Amino acid sequence: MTAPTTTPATAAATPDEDALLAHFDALIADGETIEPRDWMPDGYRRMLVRQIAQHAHSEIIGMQPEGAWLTRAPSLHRKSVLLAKVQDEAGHGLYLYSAAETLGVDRADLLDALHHGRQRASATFNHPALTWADTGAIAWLTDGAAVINQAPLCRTSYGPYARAMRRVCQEEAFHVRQGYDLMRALCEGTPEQKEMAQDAVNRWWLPAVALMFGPPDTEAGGADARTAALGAAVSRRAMAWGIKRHTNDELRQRFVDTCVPQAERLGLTLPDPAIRWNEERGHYDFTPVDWDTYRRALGDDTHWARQRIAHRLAAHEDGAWVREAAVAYAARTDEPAGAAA
Ligand SMILES: CC(C)(COP(=O)(O)OP(=O)(O)OC[C@H]1O[C@@H](n2cnc3c(N)ncnc32)[C@H](O)[C@@H]1OP(=O)(O)O)[C@@H](O)C(=O)NCCC(=O)NCCSC(=O)Cc1ccccc1
Repeated sequence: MTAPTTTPATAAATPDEDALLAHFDALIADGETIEPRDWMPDGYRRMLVRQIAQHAHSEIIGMQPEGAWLTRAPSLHRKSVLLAKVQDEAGHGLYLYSAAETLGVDRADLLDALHHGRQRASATFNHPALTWADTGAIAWLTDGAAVINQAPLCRTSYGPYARAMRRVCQEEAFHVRQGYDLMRALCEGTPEQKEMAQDAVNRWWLPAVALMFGPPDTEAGGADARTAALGAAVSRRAMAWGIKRHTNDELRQRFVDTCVPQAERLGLTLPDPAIRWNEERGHYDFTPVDWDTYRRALGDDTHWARQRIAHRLAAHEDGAWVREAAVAYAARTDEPAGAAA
């Protein structure tokens, strides 16, 4: 939806800013989307750039744990499925970087921020995929969490982000099914294969349940108190602007409620002794993801966290010639460089 007046990303406040803000608020209240040429508050733009960039970074860094198994898949069929899945994640990164660019930022700057620690990817991927079963656990649990977290983002208030999310979620839903199918094959296989599946679930449950949904909604104590208060304020703002539609803990509960019956069907145990059906609440209880649990799951400043960025940086540098060739090609044709890159 286009506002009556448009302003560039960096426009200074003007006398009619109040009218523009009122129009923006009315669009949000009516559930209309905000489009790139619409006027928007700077804070809204900044919040979107931060979330979309972190999301894009997570998609491309998230290729690494499963990507490590591409050369070791147990059959040609599984290999082609995994290859398509990992390629999809690269594509999601591209949709998201494109969505971020509509907000006036440059993809190269976002990548530079990732490479040099000014922005981050989800710490979910700061964990290793130790066996083939990890590829199934990642797709079942992590992509499963992604669908639950991202389905509401299909109705997020910023148009390009919402449209990217619709495509991403459709593809993620396939990923979850192939992950579940892989886990089922292992669970119906030999005792060793089933044990391998359980072991992978033991490794990936906490990163999925904690990190894919962000920090807890609850209060934090000690050194985290300020972060928690700031985070809660940011979350409230994100909800008021229609960027987020649910709190982190609401979505986390939805994830647990989805996974428990699936794990039961597979004959696997989710590694949380507190999981049990709560008749009164109509939900499964589970160990709350408090700040200690969250910090433990982050895996920041570990070998794997450093390895993910080092690997990404090496791939980026190795690919410099491709970007240069695309720019040279575009200079000789009418085609924009980004389309060929
Ligand atoms: C849920 C959350 C990611 C974070 O919740 P919020 O309430 O917005 O938290 P808030 O930002 O207030 O946090 C405060 C500070 O903590 C940081 N931080 C927080 N969480 C993390 C973390 N996990 N890891 C590391 N850092 C984290 C955060 O940057 C901030 O620090 P800053 O102040 O910037 O320095 C939210 O942004 C969202 O829904 N994003 C959209 C979806 C999306 O991005 N999904 C990603 C996965 S997509 C995928 O995986 C697909 C796939 C599947 C399988 C295989 C391959 C690929």
